[in-house]
Amino acid sequence: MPTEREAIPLTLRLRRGVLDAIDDALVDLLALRQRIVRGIGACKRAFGLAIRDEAREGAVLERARSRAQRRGLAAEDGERLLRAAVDSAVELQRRPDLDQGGAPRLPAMVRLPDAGDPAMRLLRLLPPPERLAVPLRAVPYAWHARLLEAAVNHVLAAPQRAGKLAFMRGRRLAIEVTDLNLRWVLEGDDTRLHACAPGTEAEAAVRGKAIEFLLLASRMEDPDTLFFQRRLAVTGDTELGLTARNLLDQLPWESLPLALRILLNRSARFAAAARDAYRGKAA
Ligand SMILES: O=C(O)C(=O)C[C@]1(C(=O)O)C=C[C@@H](O)C=C1
Repeated sequence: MPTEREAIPLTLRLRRGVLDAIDDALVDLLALRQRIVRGIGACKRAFGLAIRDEAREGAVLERARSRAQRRGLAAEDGERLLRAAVDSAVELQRRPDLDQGGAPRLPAMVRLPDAGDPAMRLLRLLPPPERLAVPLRAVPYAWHARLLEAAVNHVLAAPQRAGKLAFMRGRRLAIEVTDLNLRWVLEGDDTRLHACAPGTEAEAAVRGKAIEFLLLASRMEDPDTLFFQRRLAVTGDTELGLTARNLLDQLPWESLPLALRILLNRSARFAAAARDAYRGKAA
């Protein structure tokens, strides 16, 4: 007789694992929202303002409706989600002493490293990314270039079929990972992108640290934020760079194999924790 675990197909278990990670992120975000809401409540009390602001609530719900629609959801689903968040915000502001299970903790991505945390102590032993550049350089260029070429063409398969890659035909775009000292140049033809020989000149470049590319590929940060905060930058031919940037914004990351998405997500979380730990040590 199979155990319950064996009876559930692997593909279902993997999907549930991803769902668990998404649910965790939703709860983390709600905790972060409540933390901000608590501060707004304190401001309102200090200025003698009413807790409830119906005009603002209307605007919050309207944003949720239109964002949901832009993401292909029903507007009502977006509104329901925010309605629940706003209701608990009002409850918290009315009863600021409400025990919400101890000190609010920020999600891992935003939390500052806690010096006593044993995981942080271990992570601090890791070398910073710049020091990984030396061993990485020992990996033959052809290997990582081939890997990048395969990954990029996989993600770009749908935009390519829709003709959205025409702008890359005969053009050369560099990807530069500054802290790892890695640089690839991709050139487009009629069907796909090819990695050029090392040292090839490019017309434009997308550059940034390894972690920012990882956050982008794992979809833990959206391209808009990364470019707006200049954690990723476009240099050279502005038109080519900006078209590439816009394409990044629309990439169907959900078309990546599930296992790869899980791997990217875990790696990005790990790298962000290691970065925070290292910053904690440097401070
Ligand atoms: O923006 C405020 O004033 C808040 O207190 C936040 C918030 C919300 O959760 O978005 C909560 C209560 C108000 O009625 C309006 C909005």
